[in-house]
Amino acid sequence: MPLTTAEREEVAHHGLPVPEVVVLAETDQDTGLSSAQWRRRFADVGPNELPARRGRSWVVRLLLQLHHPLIYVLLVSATVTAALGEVVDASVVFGVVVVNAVIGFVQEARAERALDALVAMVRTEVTVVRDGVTARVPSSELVPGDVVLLDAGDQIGADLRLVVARELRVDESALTGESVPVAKNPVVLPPDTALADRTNMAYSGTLVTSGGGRGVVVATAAETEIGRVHRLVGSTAGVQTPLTRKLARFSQVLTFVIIGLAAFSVVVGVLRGEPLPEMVTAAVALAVGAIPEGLPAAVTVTLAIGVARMARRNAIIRRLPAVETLGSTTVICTDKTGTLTANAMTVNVVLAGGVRHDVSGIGYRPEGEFAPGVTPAVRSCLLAAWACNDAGIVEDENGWAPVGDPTEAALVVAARKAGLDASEVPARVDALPFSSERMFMATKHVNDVVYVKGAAERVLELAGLGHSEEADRLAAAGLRVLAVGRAPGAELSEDGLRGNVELLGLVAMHDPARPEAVEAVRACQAAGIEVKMITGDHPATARAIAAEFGIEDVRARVAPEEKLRLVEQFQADGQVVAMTGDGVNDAPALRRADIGVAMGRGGTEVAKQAADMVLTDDNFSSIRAAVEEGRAVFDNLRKFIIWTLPTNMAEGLVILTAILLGAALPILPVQILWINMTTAVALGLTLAFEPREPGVMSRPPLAPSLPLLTRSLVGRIVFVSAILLACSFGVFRWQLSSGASLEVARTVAVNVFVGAQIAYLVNCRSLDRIRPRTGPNRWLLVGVALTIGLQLLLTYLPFMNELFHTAPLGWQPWLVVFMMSVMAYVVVELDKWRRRRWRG
Ligand SMILES: Nc1ncnc2c1ncn2[C@@H]1O[C@H](COP(=O)(O)OP(=O)(O)OP(=O)(O)O)[C@@H](O)[C@H]1O
Repeated sequence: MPLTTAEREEVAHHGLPVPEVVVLAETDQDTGLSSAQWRRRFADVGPNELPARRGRSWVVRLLLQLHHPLIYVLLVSATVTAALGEVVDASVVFGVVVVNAVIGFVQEARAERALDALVAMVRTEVTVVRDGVTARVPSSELVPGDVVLLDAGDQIGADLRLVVARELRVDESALTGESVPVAKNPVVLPPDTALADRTNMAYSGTLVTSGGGRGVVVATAAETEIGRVHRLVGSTAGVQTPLTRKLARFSQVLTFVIIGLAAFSVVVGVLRGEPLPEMVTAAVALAVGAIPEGLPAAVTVTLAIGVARMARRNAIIRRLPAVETLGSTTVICTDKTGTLTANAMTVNVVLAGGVRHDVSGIGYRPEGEFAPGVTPAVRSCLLAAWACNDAGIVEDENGWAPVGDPTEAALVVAARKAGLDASEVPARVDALPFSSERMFMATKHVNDVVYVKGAAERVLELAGLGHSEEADRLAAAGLRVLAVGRAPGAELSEDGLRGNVELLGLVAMHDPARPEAVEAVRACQAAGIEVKMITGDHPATARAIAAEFGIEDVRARVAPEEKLRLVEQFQADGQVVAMTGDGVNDAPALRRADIGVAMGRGGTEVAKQAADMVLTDDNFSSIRAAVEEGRAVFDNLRKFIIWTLPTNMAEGLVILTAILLGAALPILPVQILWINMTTAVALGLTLAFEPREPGVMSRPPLAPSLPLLTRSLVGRIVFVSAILLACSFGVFRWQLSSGASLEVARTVAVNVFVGAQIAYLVNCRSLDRIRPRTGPNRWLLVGVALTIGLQLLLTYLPFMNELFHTAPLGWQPWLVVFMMSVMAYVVVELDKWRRRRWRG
């Protein structure tokens, strides 16, 4: 039996020699666990996942909703009101508090759940050996005793005792805070070695920055070191963003201003001889009405909806602030291969023995003809290309597909088209792997020959040759050109190869542009975003492909480290930069970019960890989708804010004005509380669900320094507040003068106020268009219907009449309500129209 949890925690694995670790873990360091062993252990220990991060119970989180200065004020005044005998008013205030807390709680919980779900979507994969076979599996399936292979770019999925390490370096900053990668080796250490010095261990949540190795899993899930520290690496950090913080501060300041005004109105009222209890109730209503309590929660909800919409379009947001930044992105730096192109390589041309051979056939099906036919020169060129290769091809129900690097798979296809057979490839003894920095790959074989393939100029250089015009010509046609060579008896190192390589030929392959990416690049350009191609490929190839996309700025043969410099340079010019990347060395640039974009399929774990956003389909069009949704999120935030602020302001102003003028209140405090309680959620929040306007991609990016509320929007807020105020006072006075009772006049005023709020909600569906060009917003329709239903209850239910001092109305007042609402709507639309004319 493997060790129990408690026993495993007792063992200091770094203090044991490898054979003992292997015995303890009941595994085999070469073949790993058997499937049967794995199944038993998995059933035993469960998935390798950290427990959910929230430690607080829902009761605590619900109570935390009450932890706001405003709520304290409300509770105190409700108590005072109750003590003064106004039980009904006091219970309405308590009702407001409870309803607000519940709504805030539900909204936050939903937003957090949506964000947590995203963490699961970016699953970490690891390479394990089981039954002697290597496989990629989700890290959640690791169990103690599993043998894990490590490679540069991997995230370590569980705590491992290393058994083999080759130049292995691990970034342990997630665990120790130390940002310099630590060199690792399997040597036994004293048992009392501190965590940060355990160089023979590799811990869950840390990242392989270079080299490789093999380790035995000794702890999973909560038993890992990171599990003990109880920190969930890779989760989106909370639901706070610069914007939500700014808004939270804004509403705090507003709260104090309003409380001051409320206190002032009590003093004025009392000095004027009004009874104190009435003034207190009025002041409370003023505060409740005027303070936009729902603002921070609504912002979080809007962001969360944006995140969910982006996820549906293959862009997974890892850090919430990215949602905001996406709306103001001005430059997108994108890779070529796989992001703009399909990464579906087909060898078109083989240049060997001084002859150009065109190769027919598309895709990875190994059938096609050489024209002119296959010569010995072509055979030896493609044999070398097949030898110096880690890829393969397989046929399944969807046809032929590459296994491994598509560039290499294309070479295998070409070799098979030339009639070569796998048995002709001599066995390999050692390899110098391909990397974007080295730009070539070399392998040594049993026949003591080193085969080389790589970027044309690199292999030519190793062959001691100069520039190749043929290579340039092929590249200028948009083909990816590789040179192939061999070096009999040479040493497997860059120095050993230099001058000893015999050039065997050039191989050129086609990688078709993704049609949807062509369209997406155009859409971004139309949206005022500059798209730049940053690629490791040859300048001529890059230029030819960029031309297909209408991309003008091309940086070719860019090494990953140079990407960081490019990002910084663009940022120094005041740009908001999105940068794609997939390798370990791309991480600094991804971290530095305003929006780091990692590839979900082709990318390394390191790149994903560094990124703000991960594309599940590696496709440029998903960046465009994210930008589009980012802009829509911004729109909806502004729509919500410009709806909520004037309605809140007007609710407060109605009471303040009446007190200051010493006039009869057109809307009573309880009624204000009612309006506030029902409309903020039923109406305002529905704007978070507004579909995006079709025009979002036909306007320039928002400057990041631009305040959320432009001057014209502030103008609108003041303007609408005045309309709402005037409507309620006007109608109230007019009703009284035409002989209505106070109750009836107030009921009409309340209904006019709510009617105008509904009308203004429709106005707010578009910030500056007369008619929104979006599809219907189902939630808005539901909200409006709900509000109308509630108003009817308020007006006609005897119980409500009693509670809220309302009275049933005949049909004429409803006509007034309707007319006034339509009028309010038209006036705001006229204002939009005037501003548009004025601007443009
Ligand atoms: N597996 C490989 N073996 C040998 N050489 C390769 C291999 N893959 C690519 N190359 C060569 O190295 C060059 C650089 O490749 P790299 O992967 O850095 O960038 P890329 O894939 O061409 O472009 P992008 O940065 O847009 O993804 C290629 O142009 C090609 O000539």
